[in-house]
Amino acid sequence: MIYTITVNPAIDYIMRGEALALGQVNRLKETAYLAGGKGINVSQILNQLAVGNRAWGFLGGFTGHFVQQSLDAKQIDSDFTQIAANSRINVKLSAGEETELNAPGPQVTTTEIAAFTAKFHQLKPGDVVIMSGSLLPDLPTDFYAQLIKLTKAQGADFVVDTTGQALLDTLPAHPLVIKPNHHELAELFQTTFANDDELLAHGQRLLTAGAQHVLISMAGAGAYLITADHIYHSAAPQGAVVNSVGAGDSMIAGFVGEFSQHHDPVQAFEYGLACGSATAFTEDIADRTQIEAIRPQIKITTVR
Ligand SMILES: Nc1ncnc2c1ncn2[C@@H]1O[C@H](COP(=O)(O)OP(=O)(O)OP(=O)(O)O)[C@@H](O)[C@H]1O
Ligand SMILES: O=P(O)(O)OC[C@@]1(O)O[C@H](CO)[C@@H](O)[C@@H]1O
Repeated sequence: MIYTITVNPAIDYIMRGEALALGQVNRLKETAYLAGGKGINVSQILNQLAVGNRAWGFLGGFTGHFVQQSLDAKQIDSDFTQIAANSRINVKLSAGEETELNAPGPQVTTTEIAAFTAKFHQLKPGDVVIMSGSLLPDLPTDFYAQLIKLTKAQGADFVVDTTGQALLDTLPAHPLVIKPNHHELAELFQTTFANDDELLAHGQRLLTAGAQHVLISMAGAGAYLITADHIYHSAAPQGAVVNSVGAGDSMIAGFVGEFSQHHDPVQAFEYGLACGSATAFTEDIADRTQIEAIRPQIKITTVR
């Protein structure tokens, strides 16, 4: 079973217009409300791939109620810890370019936190826990590190979608996969890459430091997968980007979902790319038909 963790879910309020003028009244053309949060997006893709998963995290108030209803309508198995405060609303503005306004998230009490962490005793060897997204302001900065300890104590695998020092800190515990994009990889080492060899050398260092697989995504420029034995590359599928929110989450979901079924990293890479791009090419998180339509476009080559 895969468990997705979204400690800070949101209603993603999508607003579309032609242009945005700061400091003025802007009348937008279209709006949509979507259940959001990185782990929830991962669960949506896993459901589309028919991979068993359950979504955990904190949900509260009228916004939490909306998110729960959306999950139920999509038949996403979930067991969120109820909190007294309202889950957040994130504004996703598409007006010429994409602008995201992400709220900090609600308050959470120590009792609510304890109810959430108690769930980790249910984990079993073979399970994978995918932890994604920002922490709530009341949670300690090492909260994911605490969850990793609980996960490992049960013999389960984990993935944390994070960046910077927080990502480096996870490596000694051997995450199943990490997925920095090429900008995040450069920031990790406070450098810039003159060419792909330099990029791959830095990706390789993350593998040496403990990651089981390193996925380096480069949006429309394709992606690399580094494993203990090989490095693989693929160009990105071609298509018109409609809403790239959730593309990275979808890539992780595709990779981990497929890997958990067949333990073939190349096949998992193919699904990661297909899911990431299918989501970039659609308004919401992609569905199975869109993912399968893109898969034949993906040509993976072995770099070495
Ligand atoms: N312009 C694009 N064309 C094709 N595929 C894309 C495009 N942008 C994103 N993707 C797909 O989504 C994957 C992840 O995108 P990206 O490298 O931007 O990750 P990310 O920065 O984690 O994404 P985000 O934060 O936007 O969710 C890519 O590897 C690719 O498969
Ligand atoms: O503020 P966080 O937790 O870092 O990111 C939250 C978020 O931007 O991530 C998802 C896209 O990846 C959206 O559904 C959601 O609004």
